[in-house]
Amino acid sequence: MTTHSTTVGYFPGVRMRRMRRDAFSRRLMRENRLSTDDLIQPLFVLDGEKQRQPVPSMPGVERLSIDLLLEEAGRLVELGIPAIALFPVTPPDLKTPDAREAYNPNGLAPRAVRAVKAQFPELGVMTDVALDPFTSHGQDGVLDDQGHILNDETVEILVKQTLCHAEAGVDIVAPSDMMDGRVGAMREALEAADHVNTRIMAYSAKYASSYYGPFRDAVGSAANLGAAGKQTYQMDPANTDEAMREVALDLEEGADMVMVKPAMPYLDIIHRVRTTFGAPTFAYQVSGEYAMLMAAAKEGWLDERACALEALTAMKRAGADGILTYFAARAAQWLREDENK
Ligand SMILES: NCC(=O)CCC(=O)O
Ligand SMILES: [Mg+2]
Repeated sequence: MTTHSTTVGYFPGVRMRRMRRDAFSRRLMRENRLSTDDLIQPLFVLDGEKQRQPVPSMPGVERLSIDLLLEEAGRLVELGIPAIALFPVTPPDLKTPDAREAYNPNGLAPRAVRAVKAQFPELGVMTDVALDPFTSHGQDGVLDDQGHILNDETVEILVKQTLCHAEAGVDIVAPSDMMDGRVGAMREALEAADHVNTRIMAYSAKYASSYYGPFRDAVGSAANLGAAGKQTYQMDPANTDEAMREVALDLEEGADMVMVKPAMPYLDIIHRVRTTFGAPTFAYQVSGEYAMLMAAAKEGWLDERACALEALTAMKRAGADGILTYFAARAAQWLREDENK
């Protein structure tokens, strides 16, 4: 029987700093690694041609018309980014209480999907399934007389939106609305319409977060929403077990991938989802997380590259298989530069 020396596991036999001393041994024991394969680039799409608008609260992010979106998509393919997520900026006159523009086959999202898939078939294209870019009141669902968001009526519209995007050739539909039962309804409709390979990435644990502000500026829904909140359908930031139930339901209903959103303030949720379910798990580093880093970087208070890569690596460490991030293109560029060093 072998017994270990009592000094094993103690200083000075154990010096944790030995392995950290040189780059080679730091590299050998590195447990998690961010790769370009992990990145999904969200993009804001505008109507018109040759339109490029910066988003003031998201430095480095621009809204693009479809012609310029295609140029950007080409750059992302060249960088090796596997997928993009498209967010249409709906002109105010097309927003209605019933969000009917959400399933217009000639709407901005399906047109953008068709254009990107025609030119870059290998690039994964994902669209949001939710009504907030299309409602005059900025909520993710249709309202009853008292202003409550109606669940089942909203799900019916989400199904129309899903089929509209699937017809356009989207690879992944991503319900971000947090209505109950929408994943099952979408999956059933996709199967029935022979879109059996359209993947669903469910925004399963989407929190009623205050970090979405810059995104609402970017898609122009902030003014519509006003002071109203989304607490009756998005989750309370105080909760964890509830997120587990949301994820379990979405997987049972046929989600291929689940998502936790936001990311950095919710690393514990990402970790618990990944370790509990073992399903493909995604994190959304949201607009407010991006804006915080960029604002501090602009002031010279933080190093943009170092902090962005650290944040993204932390999401991987927590268990994310992939990350939606406004840093995706820059991160891919930085990773490439590091490889070539
Ligand atoms: N459905 C997509 C989002 O709501 C994004 C939020 C953000 O980036 O703040
Ligand atoms: Mg749910």
